[in-house]
Amino acid sequence: MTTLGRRSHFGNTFDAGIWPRGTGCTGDGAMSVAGHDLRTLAAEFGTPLFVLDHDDLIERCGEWESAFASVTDSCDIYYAGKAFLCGAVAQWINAEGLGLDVCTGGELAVALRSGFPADRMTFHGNNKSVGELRTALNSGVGKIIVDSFEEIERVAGIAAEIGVRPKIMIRLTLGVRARTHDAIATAHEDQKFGFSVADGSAGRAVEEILHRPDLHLVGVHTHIGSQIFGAEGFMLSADRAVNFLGDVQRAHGIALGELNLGGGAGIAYTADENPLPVSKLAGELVAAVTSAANRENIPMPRLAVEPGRALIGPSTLTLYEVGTVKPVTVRDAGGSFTRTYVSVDGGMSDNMRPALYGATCTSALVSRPTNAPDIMCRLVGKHCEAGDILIRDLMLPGDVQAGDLVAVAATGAYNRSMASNYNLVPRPAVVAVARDLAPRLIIRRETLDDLVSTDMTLTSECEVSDGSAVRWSSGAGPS
Ligand SMILES: Cc1ncc(COP(=O)(O)O)c(C=O)c1O
Ligand SMILES: N[C@@H](CCCC[NH3+])C(=O)O
Repeated sequence: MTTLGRRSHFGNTFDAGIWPRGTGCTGDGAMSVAGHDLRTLAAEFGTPLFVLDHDDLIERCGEWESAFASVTDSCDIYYAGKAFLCGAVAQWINAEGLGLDVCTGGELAVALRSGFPADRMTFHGNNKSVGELRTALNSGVGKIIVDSFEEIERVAGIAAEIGVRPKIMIRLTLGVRARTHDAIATAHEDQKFGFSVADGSAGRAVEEILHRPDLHLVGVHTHIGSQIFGAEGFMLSADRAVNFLGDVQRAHGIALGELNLGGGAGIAYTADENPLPVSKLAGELVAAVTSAANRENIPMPRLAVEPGRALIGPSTLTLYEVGTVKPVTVRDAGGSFTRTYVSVDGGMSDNMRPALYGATCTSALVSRPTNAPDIMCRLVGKHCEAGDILIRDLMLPGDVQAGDLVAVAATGAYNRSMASNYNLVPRPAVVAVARDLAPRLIIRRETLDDLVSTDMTLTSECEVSDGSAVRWSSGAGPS
């Protein structure tokens, strides 16, 4: 893409399906999303800034719905809120008719406050507290996915106490090792989630639940991990889960009617990553479950899937301002070369995936065109960690300088939702954009007041230390 003889730095990456679908180029060579110039968004809302392309998210929801609807008439799509949840996203997902998977009291509270119907939610988590479970049961959450024997006992106790009979699913561990980073693979034996089928825990969980009149066992759940490209792991897991349903039917004479296959579909963070089209994934999953159900001689269960990243990840980019550009001479066995460290005004606090998983992503200069030849850069944040690296090796135009805007693509999932206040930085704002509409701030930027609001010495309601050396000034100790 060229402008007045100069090229935009990002035009050649549009086709790779990495940037939000509404991404375009302004007349003078800057990046826009849904017609909104990123320079204008940066000026109005500040940086770092998450820019969410609303229509991209909604289109992907529709694609998942129609992909599954075209191969089965009994599949529910739950958006996995852990990827990114706020009031606006919950309302949009609700309006699309999807369900919602929540896994903490916090996610549940945001969803309930947004008006999301509790009966279209599933509640996950390997250590839900009594308080969280009580809120879930009191508000009528659709299904509780139990993950431990303690939890079965807790849910049964709370259900009896408040007089409800919640629908229960059992999270299975099926010995499937997903091909992804170890920290986000979740169905092999040696990790914290689920009841193992192999060691008999899952079978005992079925018995435990069936013996409790306060609980209504409706099915099983599997989730093999996240950022997975092939269908094989999902199919193997589906096959084993159906085998387990067959075992339950043979042992107890009951057909559990629901099978939730979890989330995990991968997205492209770089041009060489090729996610499975959802139409293919849907076809293969439904075929695998159908043939396994026939083999086990059980009725075809109602299916559910829980995509998080695949729906929201590609919809969003993070916009940063460059603060410093520092060429560093690197000496190694082969001689020496220059690596240019480009520091931006965020970093591992708004995107911890590179530091946590060695994840990589795509970035570009988005505020102006240039003809400068690319140079080898490292995109780094502003935190006090040498490992605060957003992109280890990337090419940026050789004239990149302080004040330029760079964007990092595909940051909609597990970026703002995993953001921290490390080094006491305020967490960034999220602005949603759509064509022909004014930008909508859906999460405001945190302020310094937000940061001190939990600090009991600095809040205005509290006594401010007089600086004396005593441990603190008053208050009687234990008598
Ligand atoms: C139970 C469950 N469902 C769904 C998801 C969503 O995963 P993803 O965002 O990879 O689709 C996760 C996260 O891995 C999960 O733990
Ligand atoms: N946080 C992980 C995914 C975990 C999914 C939740 N079980 C990531 O960024 O890839």
